[in-house]
Order: sequence, then structure tokens, then C-alpha cells
Amino acid sequence: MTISLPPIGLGTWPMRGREGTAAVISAIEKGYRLIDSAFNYENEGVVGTAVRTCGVPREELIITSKLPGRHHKQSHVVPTIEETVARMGLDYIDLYLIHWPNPSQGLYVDAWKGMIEAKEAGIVKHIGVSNFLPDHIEKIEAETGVRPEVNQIELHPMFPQLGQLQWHEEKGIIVEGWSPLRRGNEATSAPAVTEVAAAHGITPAQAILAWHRAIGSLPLPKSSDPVRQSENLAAMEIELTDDEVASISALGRPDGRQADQNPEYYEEM
Ligand SMILES: NC(=O)C1=CN([C@@H]2O[C@H](COP(=O)(O)OP(=O)(O)OC[C@H]3O[C@@H](n4cnc5c(N)ncnc54)[C@H](OP(=O)(O)O)[C@@H]3O)[C@@H](O)[C@H]2O)C=CC1
Ligand SMILES: O=C(O)C(=O)[C@@H](O)[C@H](O)C(=O)CO
Repeated sequence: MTISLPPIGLGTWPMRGREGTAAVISAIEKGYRLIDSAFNYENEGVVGTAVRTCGVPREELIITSKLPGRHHKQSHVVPTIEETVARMGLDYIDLYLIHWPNPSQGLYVDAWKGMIEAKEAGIVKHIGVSNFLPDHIEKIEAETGVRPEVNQIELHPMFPQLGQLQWHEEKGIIVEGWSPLRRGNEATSAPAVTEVAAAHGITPAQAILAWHRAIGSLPLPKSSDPVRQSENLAAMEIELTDDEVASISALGRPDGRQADQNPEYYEEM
């Protein structure tokens, strides 16, 4: 079955501890149904506790986690995902992603083979990748015949990745945008954003999230604040004009990443 996702999800890095559980429960109560996490965030327990105690049926929630670079070896993948499942206290994970391709390590094809095994074993329902460039995706598909359903990449007004969005759309791969607000740095104060916000009587963050939806990116804003969680969710109802979308996209620049995390060479273990 092909994955079906809501237009927005909740980012959870760096939520942890009791405050983290409360933040995830709050988001679910507000209406979030897609929750992002990762083995390396050290918050899978918090996310799982929220899922188990929030009162919303498990099958209505789409829980994501990610495989760390140190476990790319094929034989490590199923046990690592079983560890995620145990940490979360759940029976399965809805969506599992390879967190970073780590090309110099050269094991992302092995990792993908392990992800396919995990899906066949039923411990994950859907598999995808994160921070993969088109070449990486073409390579795993060529070697396994299995295309990822999702690629989670850095995407915000200073780094809109419109060419990548088009490429993924042609392949039928959903693009999730990480750091969709660029953690606030520059993006929420950029005149193009504040002008759109003023024209609609919305906040700059809402203008950015409405822009994500308009360009075909599924944003994963992190907020621990119930008011901002609602604000971000409500942004999915806001329609921007083509000119407004273009004015925010025009903020993009080649060095617009929030940090030097180009997956051609940036790696995480
Ligand atoms: N796959 C990958 O490699 C990566 C994945 N991610 C994922 O993407 C998620 C989101 O990215 P992240 O880096 O957290 O950055 P975001 O762009 O989501 O920014 C988060 C920051 O913005 C603030 N914020 C949220 N909503 C609003 C609002 N409406 N108005 C003003 N400020 C707001 C938050 O504060 P507050 O909580 O106080 O509201 C927080 O400080 C992560 O949590 C993680 O799940 C992130 C990085 C890499
Ligand atoms: O949050 C994630 O998923 C990460 O990969 C982080 O390490 C992120 O890259 C980051 O910027 C941490 O400062």
C-alpha cells in the first residue's frame, strides 16, 4: 500500500524528557498525525510514550524514525529498527528513513537492503530516505528495484530546492522539508515573508508553512509550544497567490542552507 501523509508533521528534535512527552501529546491533541523522530534524537521513548498515552488510536498516527550512519551495515538494520520499536514501546513503526547517505562510508545501498528486509518482516510499514541526492536514490533503486516513498531534506525559503522538488514529483517520491522555518534564522524576518504575512493577517511562520504547501513540500516544523503548534497546523488552510509564492521562493540562494550540511560530503553517524 502506498503511503498517505497529512500536509504537515511535527518535528521533535531536540525534544526530550517529560517536557518532550507533553509537547508531543499536545501536538497530537491539536491534530498532528505525522510525528518525526530519529534513533539519534534520543527521544524515541518520549515519542512512543506520547503515542501510547495520548488517547488517539494507534492506527491514526504515522510515526517516523531514522537509521543512524553507524548502523548502515545490512545486518545491523533490522536489529536497530527492533531497538526503535522497543524504545517506543510500539509494535511497528509507520515510516523509517535512512537518516543521512554518508557517501564516503559507502554503505547506503547495504542499509537500503536492510530497510527492505525490515519492511518484509513487518516491523516498518513504509521505508524512505533522508538527505539523499537524486544520484543516491537512483543508485539504491538500480541495485534493489525498490524506490523510497519519502525523502526528507532541508527545505526553507533560503534553500527552496525547487529543482529537487520537481525531480521527486516526477518519481512519485514525497518530499518532507526539515528545518522548514530555518529555525527562525533570517527566514521569519525576511521582508518577502513579513509582507506576505501582513497581507494575510498571519504570522511569518504561517506564511512560510503555507509556501511549503504551495510548492509541494511537506513541512515538519518543530514546536514545543501549544499555541505555535496550532498556528503551524492552521497554516495548511492558507492559500497564497502565485506572486506571493514566487516572492518567497526568490529568497533562495545556493549557500542558503542553515549550516554546512551538504549531503555530498556532510555525514552523521
Ligand atoms: N532529516 C534530518 O537530517 C533533519 C531532520 N530534522 C527534523 O525537522 C524538524 C524541524 O526542523 P528544526 O531544525 O527543528 O527547525 P524548524 O524550522 O522547525 O524550527 C524550529 C524552531 O522554530 C520555532 N518555532 C516553531 N514554530 C514557530 C512559530 N510558529 N513561530 C515562531 N517560531 C516557531 C521553535 O521554537 P518553539 O519550539 O519554542 O516553538 C524552534 O525554535 C526537526 O525537529 C526534526 O524532526 C531537522 C534537522 C535535520
Ligand atoms: O536533526 C537531525 O535530524 C539532524 O540530522 C541534526 O543533526 C541536524 O543535522 C542538526 O543540524 C543538528 O544541529
